[in-house]
Amino acid sequence: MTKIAVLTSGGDSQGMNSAIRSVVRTGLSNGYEMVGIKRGFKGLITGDVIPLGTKEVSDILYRGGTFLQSARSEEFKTKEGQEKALKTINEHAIDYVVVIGGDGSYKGAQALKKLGVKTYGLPGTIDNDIPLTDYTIGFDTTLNVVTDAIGNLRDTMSSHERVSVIEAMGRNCGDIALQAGIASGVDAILIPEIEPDLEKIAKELKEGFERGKSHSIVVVAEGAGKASDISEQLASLSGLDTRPTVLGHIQRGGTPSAFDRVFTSRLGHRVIELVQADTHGVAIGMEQNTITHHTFEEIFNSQNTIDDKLYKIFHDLV
Ligand SMILES: Nc1ncnc2c1ncn2[C@@H]1O[C@H](COP(=O)(O)OP(=O)(O)O)[C@@H](O)[C@H]1O
Ligand SMILES: O=P(O)(O)OC[C@H]1O[C@](O)(COP(=O)(O)O)[C@@H](O)[C@@H]1O
Repeated sequence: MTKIAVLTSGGDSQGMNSAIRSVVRTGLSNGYEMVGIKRGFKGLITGDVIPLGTKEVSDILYRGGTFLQSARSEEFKTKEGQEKALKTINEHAIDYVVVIGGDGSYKGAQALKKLGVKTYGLPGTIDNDIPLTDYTIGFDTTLNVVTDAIGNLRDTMSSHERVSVIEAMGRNCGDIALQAGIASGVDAILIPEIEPDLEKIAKELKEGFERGKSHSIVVVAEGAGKASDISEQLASLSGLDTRPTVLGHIQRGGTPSAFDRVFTSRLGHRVIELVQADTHGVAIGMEQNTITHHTFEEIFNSQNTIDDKLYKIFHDLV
């Protein structure tokens, strides 16, 4: 019987459980044997393989994190590590490996592909930094978490007439900061894709308070700088009372949004359709509300860019 393995790798993201459930349940419905690998590529090296039936994936649809657990494995980046992983795949007679993770994990999937393994990638990262997909798994949920957190900070900043400088995750991608910033109606957004003008921002913040504003919010994508540094610089340039907040890993938790649950159900379902067609070596995503797939090479050769229109919309709405 054809055997399909699923693993989650890199930073976890809300919706990974839902993606696993979709791959497993669709696979079982179509007569495939399903297994899970614990702790990503690390578990592939150590042979941590568990059988997955329909019961094993019940009650996980609405849970954040990943019940298969995730890890970053330096060993897997080496030839020796990859050969150990291949040994596990062969010993367990695994025919296909589904990797749910970010761009690093896609490189891992590509490495397996080069060893002759039939692989798939699902875009599991909150960062929304994977090319050729409009969304990544967990990004929508994270936007809601960050938007809620900004709302909480707004309350206390308003009471104390302060400027809140909030650091959002995203590695080198400004999407979380930009979209949560728009959703929260903040005063300034700093993203790595666009050089910030701190003097201009400080001047605008000062003018806002002079007009009678009781608070201001600045969102900084982690790739654009540290909240503590930006907060200090804005305080010294504007004379305003600023407070930095690093939202940190709180952004990766929480029950996945309805969007992320539906999105991941669609992605997982497509994996099995591709298995049936024996099309592999591809990453699956969504473009213009259509589920699409591209080879890993196409993904690596494409650039993830910030949505300039959204950035303009933000500026026109401030
Ligand atoms: N160039 C690579 N070759 C092989 N495996 C890789 C490579 N880059 C990353 N990986 C594997 O993928 C894991 C997850 O990658 P990482 O960049 O940490 O997270 P993400 O997948 O979320 O981007 C790494 O710990 C490593 O095991
Ligand atoms: O949890 P860690 O290992 O500290 O990593 C933090 C990083 O992981 C993320 O949350 C998600 O990134 P990846 O999905 O690429 O791993 C980044 O936004 C952040 O920079």
